[in-house]
Amino acid sequence: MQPGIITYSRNVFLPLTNVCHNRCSYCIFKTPVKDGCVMPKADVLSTLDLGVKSGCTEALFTFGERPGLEDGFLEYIRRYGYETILEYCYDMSLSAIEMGILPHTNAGILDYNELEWLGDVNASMGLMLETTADIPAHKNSPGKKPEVRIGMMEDAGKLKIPFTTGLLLGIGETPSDRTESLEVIESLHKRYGHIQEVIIQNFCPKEGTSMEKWPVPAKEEICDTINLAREILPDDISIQIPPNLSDASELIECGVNDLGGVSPVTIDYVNPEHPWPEIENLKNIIGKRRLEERLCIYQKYIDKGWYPERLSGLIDKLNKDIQHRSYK
Ligand SMILES: O=c1nc2n(C[C@H](O)[C@H](O)[C@H](O)CO)c3cc(O)ccc3cc-2c(=O)[nH]1
Ligand SMILES: C[C@H]1O[C@@H](n2cnc3c(N)ncnc32)[C@H](O)[C@@H]1O
Ligand code: MET
Ligand code: SF4
Repeated sequence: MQPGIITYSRNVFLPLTNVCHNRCSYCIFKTPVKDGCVMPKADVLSTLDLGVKSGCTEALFTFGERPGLEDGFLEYIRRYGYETILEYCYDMSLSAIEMGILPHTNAGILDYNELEWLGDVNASMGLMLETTADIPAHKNSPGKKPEVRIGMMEDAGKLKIPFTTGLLLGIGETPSDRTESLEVIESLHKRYGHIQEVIIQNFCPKEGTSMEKWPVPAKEEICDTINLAREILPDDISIQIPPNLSDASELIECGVNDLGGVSPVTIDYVNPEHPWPEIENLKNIIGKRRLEERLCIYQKYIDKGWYPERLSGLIDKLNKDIQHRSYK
């Protein structure tokens, strides 16, 4: 974190599948197995292409967790010539790299071997901790058990994968659960040094879910949590809020220094009712501070060489591209 500087990454969002083995009560992203439940290859490639042409540096592969455990899914993924969604993700990541955009995958829970294998085509990866509390919203989501999430973040640390995580606020956790969640992240980072950013994301109610009428977290609560994150987390971890989900200009005053992935091309498929601000308008949100574009892998990890060798040329090229843009 550098004082006075607010960073963001220019991305395209690729929801490879909406099928998911979890059933989080706040989520509208997940869908049943049905026609169209896997994003066609032609759409992935055209989105990547549009991304590259629009100056995006990050291909965000975010999709349902362990869709292969849902009845009938295998048939759909086989139509594309793959046995698992992760094989599809691997192959599309290779295409992304070839086209000139860096993969960042958040596929939910992966085991050590899956992480190691996918890590070889990713510049960084992510998984929201959400919360360390056992909450009713997660009672049908085996992958949201805190110990499972923490276990994967520990594996990512062992594998030296630059990592994004975060808290989802207002899903039934208490203020002390938020403290505990941030302390867990701090302790993981102390041991492995791999956490590059922590997202403080506010729950947004979705029509048709059981949490449709659930109250949203107040601005003060979000701000208090950002303050708490600043106290608990070391300075080298960025604190991110998504600028489409809350009044970012007020939250920046609370200690935020990153606006995450913003897309000039794709919508936020997790929160489709919240459009991204235009990149040009981000400057209005941040007041007197300076807006700086970044890659999905932070400079610190580039310097340490925490990326697969095959990405070395591309990281170098994109770093030059964004520096060039910032001096224009
Ligand atoms: O567009 C989005 N980006 C999301 N991102 C992407 C994030 O903003 C950027 O990919 C990172 O800042 C890397 O540049 C996530 C990344 C993670 O690893 C974990 C969770 C999220 C959540 C979202 C999200 O809901 N919408
Ligand atoms: C990709 C991330 O999106 C978040 N997510 C899922 N559903 C919602 C919602 N209704 N409001 C805000 N964030 C949500 C979760 O934190 C998930 O990990
Ligand atoms: N399903 C994964 C998770 O919740 C990826 C993000 S939500 C679409 O962790
Ligand atoms: S938030 Fe992620 S894990 Fe939970 S149901 Fe939605 S897609 Fe699945």
